[in-house]
Amino acid sequence: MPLATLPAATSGDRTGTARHYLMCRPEFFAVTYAINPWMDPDQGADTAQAVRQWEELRAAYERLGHKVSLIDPVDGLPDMVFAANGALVVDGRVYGAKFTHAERTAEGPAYLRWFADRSFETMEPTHTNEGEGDFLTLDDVVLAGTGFRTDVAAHVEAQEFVGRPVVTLRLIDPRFYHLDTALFPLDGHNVAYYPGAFSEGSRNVLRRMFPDAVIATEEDAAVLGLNAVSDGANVVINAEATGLSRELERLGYNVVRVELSELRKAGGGPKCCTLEIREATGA
Ligand SMILES: CN(C)C(=N)NCCC[C@H](N)C(=O)O
Repeated sequence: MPLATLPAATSGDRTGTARHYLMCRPEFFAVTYAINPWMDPDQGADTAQAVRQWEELRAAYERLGHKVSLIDPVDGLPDMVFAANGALVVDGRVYGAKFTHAERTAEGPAYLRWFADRSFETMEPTHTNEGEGDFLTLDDVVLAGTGFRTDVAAHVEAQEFVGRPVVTLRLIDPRFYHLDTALFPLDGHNVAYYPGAFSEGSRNVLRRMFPDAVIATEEDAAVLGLNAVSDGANVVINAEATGLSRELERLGYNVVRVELSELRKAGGGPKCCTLEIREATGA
C-alpha cells in the first residue's frame, strides 16, 4: 500500500512524504575496534545509553508518520546498528553491501537475508560497497561516494541493477569517510553538503548539479550534522549541528533535533541508523 503524503511542516509550506525505514536496535553496540577516526576502543561506549538515544530517534520517525521496520541485531556485530550501510534499496530492488573491513563483513548477508525473506528482489554485490552510507538516492539520480569505502566498480554495478544514473563523488577527508557524513538529500532534487569533504572535481559536479544546495560549515559537518534524514519537509538532525539547523529552519524546514552522542563514538549519526526502503511503485 502506498505511504501517505505527510502534512506540510508547520514552519513552512514544504510537503514531506511518509517513508519506510529499516532500523537495528543497538543491543550489542560497542566500540571494540577502530575502523574510522571517530572510534577509540580505549574510550569504549555505553550500550544502554546508545539504546536510549536510538529509541528517541525511532520515536521521532514514528511521530512524523514514518513506518519503521526492525532487523534483529546480532551479537558480535557492534556496528550493525548502522542500518544505512546494510544495502541500497531503490524501487524494491535491493543491492547488497560488501564491507571494506572484516569486522563488518557478516552484516552484508544478514541485511540481504532480511530483504530476501520478505520477497524483495535482491542482488549479491561483486564489488565493495557500504550501502546507503555511500549511495544517496534522489528522484532521478543516485549520488555515490568513493575514496574510503565503496569502490567505483560498485557504482557501475548498482547503476545496472537499480536503473538510475549513478554519479560518482570522491571523498578526500578521512573524518567524512562515507558520503552520508558529508551530504544529505533535502528532497528528491536538492541536497545539503560540506564542500571540504570532496575533491575539486566533485565539488564542481555538485555546484553544477545543485546550484541551490544548502552549504554546511566545517563546524556543523564535524558533529555529523550532514548525517541527517529529510522527508522533504522534516529534517531529523544531530542536535549539535546548530548553525545548519537554524539555516534549515530559515528555509522553511521543520527541524527535529536528536541526541546521538553515544553512537557518534563509532562514527555514526541519525542517517547511519536508517536504511530507507523504497518499495516498487509499479511505474
Ligand atoms: C555516517 N556513516 C558513516 C555511516 N553511514 N555509518 C556509520 C558506520 C560506523 C562504523 N563504525 C564504520 O566505521 O563502518
